Amino acid sequence: KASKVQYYNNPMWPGEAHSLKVEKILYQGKSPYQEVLVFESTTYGKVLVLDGIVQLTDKDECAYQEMITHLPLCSIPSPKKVLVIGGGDGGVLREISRHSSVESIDICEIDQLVIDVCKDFFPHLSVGFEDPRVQLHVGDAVEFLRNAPEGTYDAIIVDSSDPIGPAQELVEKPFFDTIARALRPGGVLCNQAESMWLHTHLIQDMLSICHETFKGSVHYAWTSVPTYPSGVIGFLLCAKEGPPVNFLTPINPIEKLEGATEAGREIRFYNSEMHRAAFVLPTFVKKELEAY
Ligand SMILES: NCCCN[C@H]1CC[C@H](N)CC1
Repeated sequence: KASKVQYYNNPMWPGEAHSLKVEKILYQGKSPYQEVLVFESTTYGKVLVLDGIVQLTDKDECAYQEMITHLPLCSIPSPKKVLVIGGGDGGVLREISRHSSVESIDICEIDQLVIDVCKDFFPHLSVGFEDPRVQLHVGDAVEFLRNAPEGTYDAIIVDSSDPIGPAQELVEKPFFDTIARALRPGGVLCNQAESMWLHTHLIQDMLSICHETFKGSVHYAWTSVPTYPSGVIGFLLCAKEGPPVNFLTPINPIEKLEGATEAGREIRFYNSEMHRAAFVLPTFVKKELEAY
């Protein structure tokens, strides 16, 4: 009961709750940053919950992890150096490892407990940490990026939780400035960008910041994730000024990715048509975002 009341009061979705039946609690703990819960659900497999918010489920994690990774990486010719902010479950690392052009993958995750718990309960996500190209940095991403040399990365993926916990400062302008500085000219950012049904103002704020900070193209994309509030999640695709980037038409053929099964899993959601479709917006969203 108590957790339900707490959930209704989440400022990210006031008066709204999405519940899954708990068949069995597998892990419950608390890190210096957040409460961590893993449980077996009835039809979505295992579920990871941070501070009462569903982060991923076995059944639908592929949609989020594949789209947040392949939308940016399939938009530039040959990504070599990639940085992941957050993503401690390892799912984005698993997807990046499908790109043979990538030579090094930095990941900066603030919470070691998330990494440890996912290694125990979500091996098909934490398999991403086994890639020899991966360098793990446990700490604050703002600090990490401040120390990153200018023009280092071809792509930066911000796989963050909601901006009401440790991820609060990952939607503020100073953070985007450090991202822009760390990208090479024509480098790309893909940011988790919430729901077009629930977070118009947050998306408008992020769009304004990104148009100011990234002089290349900026686009909002979205996909279906049934266990996220409102059943969809958005992504903000930004290109730093330099060689032009066309996010709308993938240039890395999907065939190159599908064969890569060393990640331990076949691609289950992303394809070139879904890539193009992700940038097609409903009329109300176009109207709400066009001025930003
Ligand atoms: N790497 C797991 C996904 C983290 N992304 C967020 C989870 C919580 C959602 N409300 C928004 C996306």
